[in-house]
Amino acid sequence: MTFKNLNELSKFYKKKRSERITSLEKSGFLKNDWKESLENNLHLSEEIADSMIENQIGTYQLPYGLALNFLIDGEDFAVPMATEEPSVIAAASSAAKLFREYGGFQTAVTERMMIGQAIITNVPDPEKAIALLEENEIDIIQKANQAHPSIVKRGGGAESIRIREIEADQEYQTPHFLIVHLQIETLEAMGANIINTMMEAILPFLEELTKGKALMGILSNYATECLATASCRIPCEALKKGSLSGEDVRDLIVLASKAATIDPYRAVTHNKGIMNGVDAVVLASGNDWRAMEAGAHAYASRSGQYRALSSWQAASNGDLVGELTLPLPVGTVGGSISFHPGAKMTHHLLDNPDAEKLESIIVAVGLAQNFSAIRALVTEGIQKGHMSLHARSLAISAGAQGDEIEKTSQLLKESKHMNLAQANDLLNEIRKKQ
Ligand SMILES: CC(C)(COP(=O)([O-])OP(=O)([O-])OC[C@H]1O[C@@H](n2cnc3c(N)ncnc32)[C@H](O)[C@@H]1OP(=O)([O-])[O-])[C@@H](O)C(=O)NCCC(=O)NCCSC(=O)C[C@@](C)(O)CC(=O)[O-]
Ligand SMILES: NC(=O)C1=CN([C@@H]2O[C@H](COP(=O)(O)OP(=O)(O)OC[C@H]3O[C@@H](n4cnc5c(N)ncnc54)[C@H](OP(=O)(O)O)[C@@H]3O)[C@@H](O)[C@H]2O)C=CC1
Repeated sequence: MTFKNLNELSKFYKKKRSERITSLEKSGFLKNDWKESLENNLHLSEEIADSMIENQIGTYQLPYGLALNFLIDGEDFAVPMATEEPSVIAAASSAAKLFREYGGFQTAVTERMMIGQAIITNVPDPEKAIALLEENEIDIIQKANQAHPSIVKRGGGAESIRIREIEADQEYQTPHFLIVHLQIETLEAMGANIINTMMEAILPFLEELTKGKALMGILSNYATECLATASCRIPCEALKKGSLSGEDVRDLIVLASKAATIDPYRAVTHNKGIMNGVDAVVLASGNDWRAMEAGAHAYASRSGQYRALSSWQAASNGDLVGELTLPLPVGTVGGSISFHPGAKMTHHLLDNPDAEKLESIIVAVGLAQNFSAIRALVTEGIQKGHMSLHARSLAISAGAQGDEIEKTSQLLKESKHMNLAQANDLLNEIRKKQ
């Protein structure tokens, strides 16, 4: 870990892009030989883009920014985020700034055990099949590992099996399913391709043992054995806002957390706020955000009802304490991580974290994001902070260019209605005066 000069990043958002890149270099987060890639806007070459997907006709860009002030497990981070939504990065930075005074974010990650599943139907004698599967666990694991020996050489691979049965269901007209889970350590990779290779390789053996028909072999994106937790704590005094006391704000945040625990309509929006942060870092780090999204929402439903992923509570000494847990099977290798210029930059700016540390960073950003959103909601409302940063997007949507963008957004912030019609009117007025 190299020393970081955080003073260089002060009022980062007030600087021009070129000045931000220089400050980032001076701060120690950006090494000199990486500067050019940022100056070139993380250009994705035609050749790479065309090799990544099918029928490629262009590259679809997103803004790439930094959430500042993060202190995670005692270490400073400037966290890259790729997002199209205004106010997300400001909100994450704002919460991180507040919490760093009180120790920042603490995290814990479970072992990174990924799950592959084989779904087997038409099993004539499930009891006998289960007994045989259990007896042959070592052989199943061996066959899986033979299909991808390189991960075993690296110290990972298939480790154990777990068997689940789902009984036939008349209402849904589903047959009996025998499901074999293979628990696989994929080390620094998310491991989708490693797991899928292993699962397909063991299907014939599973059919032989169960005398059933294998429907499929595939990883499960419900990564319940790859969980990351972030927690944070702040005294009430630090929460005072306008006429509201710190205790008032704390109690309102706790109540907002309870509402999102009990009401799925609120929980979905609450969790969307968390995913504002999570997705932006997952995307910036070259990871599979669909996988994280699907896993997070399934985890939010684990009790049988969709609930908030985070919780905010008053501690016995009166502090506000927040916690967030979600499955985060991210990788630092694999997919496009090693060649996508944006993903490479993210890993560089984060000091090349290993997969566990990347999980820690992402879950901490999710919790910070959630704090800012609910604090805004229960105090001044979301529109003040969000819409004032959204004003520029409205101005651009109305067709403002160059200086017009700043002028239109300033006037929008001062006007009663902040919407596209108003932005159009204001832009027309500005143009008439020119
Ligand atoms: C927007 C703020 C942070 C302003 O909040 P503020 O209190 O006016 O900010 P401030 O001017 O006091 O600045 C505090 C710090 O915030 C950061 N900051 C402040 N401004 C900027 C900026 N322009 N660019 C970058 N960083 C900024 C910056 O770190 C700054 O410290 P400084 O560097 O000045 O020492 C606040 O109003 C806020 O957090 N609002 C919430 C915004 C939000 O959550 N947006 C997400 C979109 S809404 C949504 O999709 C989800 C939602 C809300 O529905 C989820 C849910 O319902 O739970
Ligand atoms: N349902 C889903 O989520 C699905 C997702 N995907 C996609 O799969 C991709 C991710 O798959 P994934 O298997 O992670 O990536 P890769 O297929 O790229 O595999 C990762 C490779 O990284 C190499 N590697 C180097 N160092 C390490 C290390 N320390 N630990 C682990 N591996 C190492 C391994 O090489 P070696 O072979 O030499 O061991 C391994 O094969 C994503 O693009 C995702 O979108 C695909 C199918 C389904």
